[in-house]
Amino acid sequence: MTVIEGQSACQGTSGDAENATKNSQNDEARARINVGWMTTPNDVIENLDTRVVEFSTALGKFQYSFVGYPIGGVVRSFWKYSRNEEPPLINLPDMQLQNHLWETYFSGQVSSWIDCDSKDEHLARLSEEELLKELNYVCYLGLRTIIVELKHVKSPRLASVLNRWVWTKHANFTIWVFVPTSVQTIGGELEDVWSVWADFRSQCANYCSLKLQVGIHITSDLDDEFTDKKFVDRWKAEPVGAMIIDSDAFITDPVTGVATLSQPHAVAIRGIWMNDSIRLLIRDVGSLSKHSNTLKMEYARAARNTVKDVSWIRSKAECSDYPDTNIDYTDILQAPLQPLADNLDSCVYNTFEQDPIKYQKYKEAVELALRDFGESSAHPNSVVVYVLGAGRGPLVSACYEAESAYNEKYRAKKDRLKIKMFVVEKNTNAVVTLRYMNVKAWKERARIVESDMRSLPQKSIELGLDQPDIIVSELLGSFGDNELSPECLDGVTPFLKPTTISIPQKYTSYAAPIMSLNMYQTILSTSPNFWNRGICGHGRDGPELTSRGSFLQRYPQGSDVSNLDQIYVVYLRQFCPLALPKEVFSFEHPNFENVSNDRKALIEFDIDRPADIMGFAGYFDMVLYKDVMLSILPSTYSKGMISWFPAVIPLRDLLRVSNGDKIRFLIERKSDEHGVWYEWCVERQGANGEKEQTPLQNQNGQSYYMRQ
Ligand SMILES: C[S@@+](CC[C@H](N)C(=O)[O-])C[C@H]1O[C@@H](n2cnc3c(N)ncnc32)[C@H](O)[C@@H]1O
Repeated sequence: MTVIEGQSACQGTSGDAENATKNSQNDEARARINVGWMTTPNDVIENLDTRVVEFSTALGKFQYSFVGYPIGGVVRSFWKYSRNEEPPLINLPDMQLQNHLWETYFSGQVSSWIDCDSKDEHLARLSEEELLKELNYVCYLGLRTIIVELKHVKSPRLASVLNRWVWTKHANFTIWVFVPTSVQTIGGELEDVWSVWADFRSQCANYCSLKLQVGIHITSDLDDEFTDKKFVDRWKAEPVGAMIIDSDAFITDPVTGVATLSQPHAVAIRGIWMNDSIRLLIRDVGSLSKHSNTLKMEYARAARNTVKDVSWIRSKAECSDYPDTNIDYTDILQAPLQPLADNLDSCVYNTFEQDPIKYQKYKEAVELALRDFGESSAHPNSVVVYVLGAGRGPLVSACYEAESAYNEKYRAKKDRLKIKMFVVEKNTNAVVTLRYMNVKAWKERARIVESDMRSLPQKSIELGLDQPDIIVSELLGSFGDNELSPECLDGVTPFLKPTTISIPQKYTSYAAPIMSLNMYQTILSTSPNFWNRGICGHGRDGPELTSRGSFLQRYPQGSDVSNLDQIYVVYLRQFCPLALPKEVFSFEHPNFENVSNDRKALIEFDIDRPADIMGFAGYFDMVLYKDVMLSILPSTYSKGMISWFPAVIPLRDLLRVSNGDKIRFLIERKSDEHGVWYEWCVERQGANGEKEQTPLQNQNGQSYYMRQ
């Protein structure tokens, strides 16, 4: 048997006609979903450790695409520990397979007797030493993944060995740390399996989830946390790399021989399945499959069948909210725009303008406002409309469309209501487009005013501008006021009539606590590379000229802290919301009373499960006019709208919470003459009344400052 044959065998060939038919039906799922076979003592035949090609070839025939195999060989792995004996040496010769075949088809199992946290100190010590040998051998073989099964609820010594390893070695493999679906299996009672994993990864300082992942071992017993969706959803916030399914979780029809997973097991697996890169491993816990190759094949088929459509169904559901959104945006951090401080480019405006919902809703709102104006005004044939912050002009077009729709419905031909249009924009580049649009699309009916809207009260005197009846603007970010809409619109207020209608009339931000290890790690790892160190960050201080003549953005608080003290925009996918969003700040326009835009909110959430809070998802909704609304809140989402993804407001560290805790999110909106910033922290109150407070973030706008 050559290695080349081994490779083709691992990919699988059908044995007989019946199998060939089944295989063809499952070809597509087979290519996409990797199912492996976990080697157990049942598989041991003579000299298996030097016959792995034969072993994997046979598994390939039964539709397995990889194999979990002991790192040191089966003789060593299934050795029975005895204080008076040395464990068998590692003896899995590399020459049996070409290197790339080890990488692709083999996942290394740590020897089953290794137990670094055993109460037997001799075994614990021996295990620490021998585990290191196995980790070294994994590197030698070039395996890409290893399987470590937790044997206890708390495994500090195992964590310590792995933690030192992952942080200090150049290792090119991923560790799957397996936890079982019943905590009793590892000697626990009241503990929660998710907490067992979360404690373990915390002991590894939450190491990068490309290299340290959780595996779920699906045993025949499922604790409640694997059947209740609320608890299961937490795994969406964790890096699940693999699942082991015990053979006794399958039900086999005695007549047809067809295997399926029991309903609760299938539901749990589907609930955890985030994407098709998760690997499945079947473990024979009886000895049935030893004698029945058909059954072996059935397990692989049934496992694939269980998950093959989950990702597709999920992405279809997501697409119904964001129909034209490129899925590549998921979980990617974006810096919130600052259209007041920066000039947006044509491409960004073009992206805004693809939104099929936003401008339609503005058109409806303007039409409704025209109707109210038409009924109440003393001069009902002319209405002065200002579009403030017009960009390339889509809201101007929406206003003209609203004018036509209103006249069509409510006015006779000779009695048309005409908009006298003023278009205000401070981005001198976008003004080029506005002038062009005025000629090409608006029949030169609009007057383009290149100006910061806050100068309008002054400019109106110089230029003799009419006072507005309606002002239309869209200056909102993912967290509502974070593009400084309140400051911009307040700047216009002295120029308004007491009757001026503002579209929008009101907007409100919301926040909900979320879990997401991925988001936390992604934020931590976004420090700029050498050449980008002079690019202006979002903090209060700008870049400085260094002695070598280059520029450098300094972060007095350190770049890790600075990364976590920012607000981001993210199309969130690998996350779990822990409560429904609650209101944070509201703003109403026109703000004739000149109410301050500084705000302070204390929002309390009840926690109903153990979790690690990484921060808050931020949303907003806005009342454009009367009942015409736009919203990015999940419960009232304006379906099809693509202009805004949620905001993410991180905490500096993951905050562990328990069922029955209360958390209080304290967030302040502060300002000075140059800009606006948020400061935030969280107080956790445990069920027994004990309190802890997280550090105050972004103090004085050090890391995230919105210039005005
Ligand atoms: C979010 S964009 C919206 C553009 C356009 N109205 C649309 O809906 O596609 C906000 C626009 O307001 C402009 N803007 C922001 N603050 C402004 C200010 N104080 N005065 C004038 N224009 C401003 C920006 O340059 C940008 O073009």
